[in-house]
Amino acid sequence: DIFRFSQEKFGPHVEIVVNCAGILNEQDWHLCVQVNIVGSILITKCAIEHMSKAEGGRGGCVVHFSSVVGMSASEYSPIYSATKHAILGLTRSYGTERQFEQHGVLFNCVCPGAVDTDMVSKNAVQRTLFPEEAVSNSNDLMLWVYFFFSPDRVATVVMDLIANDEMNGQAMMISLSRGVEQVKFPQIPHC
Ligand SMILES: NC(=O)C1=CN([C@@H]2O[C@H](COP(=O)(O)OP(=O)(O)OC[C@H]3O[C@@H](n4cnc5c(N)ncnc54)[C@H](O)[C@@H]3O)[C@@H](O)[C@H]2O)C=CC1
Ligand SMILES: CCCCC/C=C\C=C\C(=O)C/C=C\C/C=C\CCCC(=O)O
Repeated sequence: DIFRFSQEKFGPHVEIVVNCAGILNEQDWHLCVQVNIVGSILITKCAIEHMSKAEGGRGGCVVHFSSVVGMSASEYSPIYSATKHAILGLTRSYGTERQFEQHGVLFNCVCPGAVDTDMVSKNAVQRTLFPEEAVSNSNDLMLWVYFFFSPDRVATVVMDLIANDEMNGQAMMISLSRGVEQVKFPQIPHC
């Protein structure tokens, strides 16, 4: 497992976890749910097990990967979008004060727009998000087809989150229209 590998290579105390693994697969949606949601829950559980101050760990931080479609509807990839909403919920709930008091681990996530990676090249070709007719019928969509963030830009935001020990339960959106922005959520009393 990845935690054991890290301990053997870098030493016993894991303090930073970046959970970037994810897939976009609307056809094999069970797999999409398994990798994106179940995978993120497993990483969260393992992180707490290894990092929790209550368990002899040093605390630390976890950065999950949601998406802009983890905060907004996606017409073309609803299952993927739902899994990214789940990752946002997981981040916010483990990033509450009560959880932090118990474990001493900070949880935040990034919500990027389209990033220039294999995921985009595969899905842009397959038109999972943008079927051929949608692309040819919309000037607005063409903007997305030709604009991608670099992975380095996203990595910089992840590094900033790791360096920040004040932020917990927060989402950093990286979007074409608004740049890098901390998402403001409505304040709803806890039930
Ligand atoms: N590329 C994009 O436009 C955007 C990507 N994201 C998210 O960023 C993250 C990274 O995606 P990309 O680099 O773009 O995709 P990618 O397809 O280029 O890379 C995904 C990585 O996840 C790994 N992975 C997949 N299933 C796994 C599993 N079961 N166990 C361990 N590793 C596994 C793959 O080996 C690969 O290295 C994902 O969570 C994705 O949902 C979020 C917003 C936009
Ligand atoms: C032409 C861009 C295709 C990108 C598809 C691949 C991966 C996307 C991963 C995401 O997490 C989504 C990121 C950005 C999507 C941009 C706009 C989505 C709006 C359209 C929609 O889904 O309804």
